[in-house]
Amino acid sequence: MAEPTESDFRKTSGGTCSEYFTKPKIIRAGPVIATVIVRVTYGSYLTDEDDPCFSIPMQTMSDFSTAAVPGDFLVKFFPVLRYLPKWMPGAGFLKKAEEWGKNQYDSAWMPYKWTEDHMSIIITSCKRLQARHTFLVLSALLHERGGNLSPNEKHNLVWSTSAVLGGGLDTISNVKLKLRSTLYFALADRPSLPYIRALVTELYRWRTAGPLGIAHSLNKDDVYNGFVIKKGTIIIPNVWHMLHDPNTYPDPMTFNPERYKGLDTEMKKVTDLAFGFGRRACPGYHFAQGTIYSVIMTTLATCDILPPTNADGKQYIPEIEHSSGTISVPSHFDVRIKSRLSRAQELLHDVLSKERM
Ligand code: HEM
Repeated sequence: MAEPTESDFRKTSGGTCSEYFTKPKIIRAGPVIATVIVRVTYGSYLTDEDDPCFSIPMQTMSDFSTAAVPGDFLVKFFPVLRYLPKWMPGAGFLKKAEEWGKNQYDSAWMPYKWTEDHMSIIITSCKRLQARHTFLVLSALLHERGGNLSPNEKHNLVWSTSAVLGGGLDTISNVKLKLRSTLYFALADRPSLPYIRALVTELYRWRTAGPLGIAHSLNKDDVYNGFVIKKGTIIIPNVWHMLHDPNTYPDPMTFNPERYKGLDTEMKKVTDLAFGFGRRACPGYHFAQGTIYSVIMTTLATCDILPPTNADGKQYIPEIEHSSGTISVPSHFDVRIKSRLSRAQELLHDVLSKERM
């Protein structure tokens, strides 16, 4: 059997890159939508063959964020538009879809091909934990099978690891503490740190990573609050409102971990919304939680987080803006992070100098 091609992929995959996942109708509405959506997640080409982790451009994530907004491309609602000739005025989206689809295809296969060629190298140089994780998963599986995978197995592996990689890039960086560190605390401490659990929960609630979730469509008729909602109706969940309803979360724009009163049942109400619903809910939930907890616990245990200072040396609290789009990401803001322990300082310098190399 020949290696699957881009057009095979377009036939089989309607949505978020892995055919393991079932697809909502809105995303299945046509190959053009698929290519627009799939252009998305995981970056395009290698700029440096020896270090593929550097080559996963965040630009691609931001394009996903734009492309996945329901209603931004008319073709999502009128799939027949995909048959327009490319030269026709107004059909620029076809060119875009083609380009995005190709990028997506190439970038999904890139980690696999790179891993196949570099099986003997332990990947320690990857900047992003997500990227490192992906390459390690790929190499472990390839190693286990002695490099022998059927084309179909390869295809599945490529798209599912690529989904894991992309799913965690912008979402995790939304959680704002971007400090990377090798000094990870044991996650075993988590049960005894209710305030940290509340703090992380408040981060999810306060500036929701996916303010309008992901659009889905009903697979059967439903009734909600006396309204009949027909099968096929597109549903856009207003997660932002649910997490900022003043009746549930008084003074919703104030960052206040104490609002949960240390109750995990209350915190779960937030994560049940922030990570999506039903069978398409985020499969990276535990991975995300583990990563975010580790970074936050490590940072708090070793560093002071201080407001920036202005030209007069006075401290101020910066305004934090967020991008719009499917995934909302904070823009740059200043903060001072001072390590309290000399050992932590050494480790941080070590990590940062490696990253600059
Ligand atoms: C703070 C971190 C994260 C947040 C807030 C988040 C949130 C979400 C949300 C809201 C969805 C859409 C669910 C729906 O359709 O209703 C989703 C889907 C998804 N997430 Fe995450 N996510 C995070 C981290 C991750 C990580 C770390 C991974 C991978 C390791 C990941 C992988 C995925 C995948 C593959 C999907 C698509 C699932 C599908 O369509 O069936 N996510 N995520």
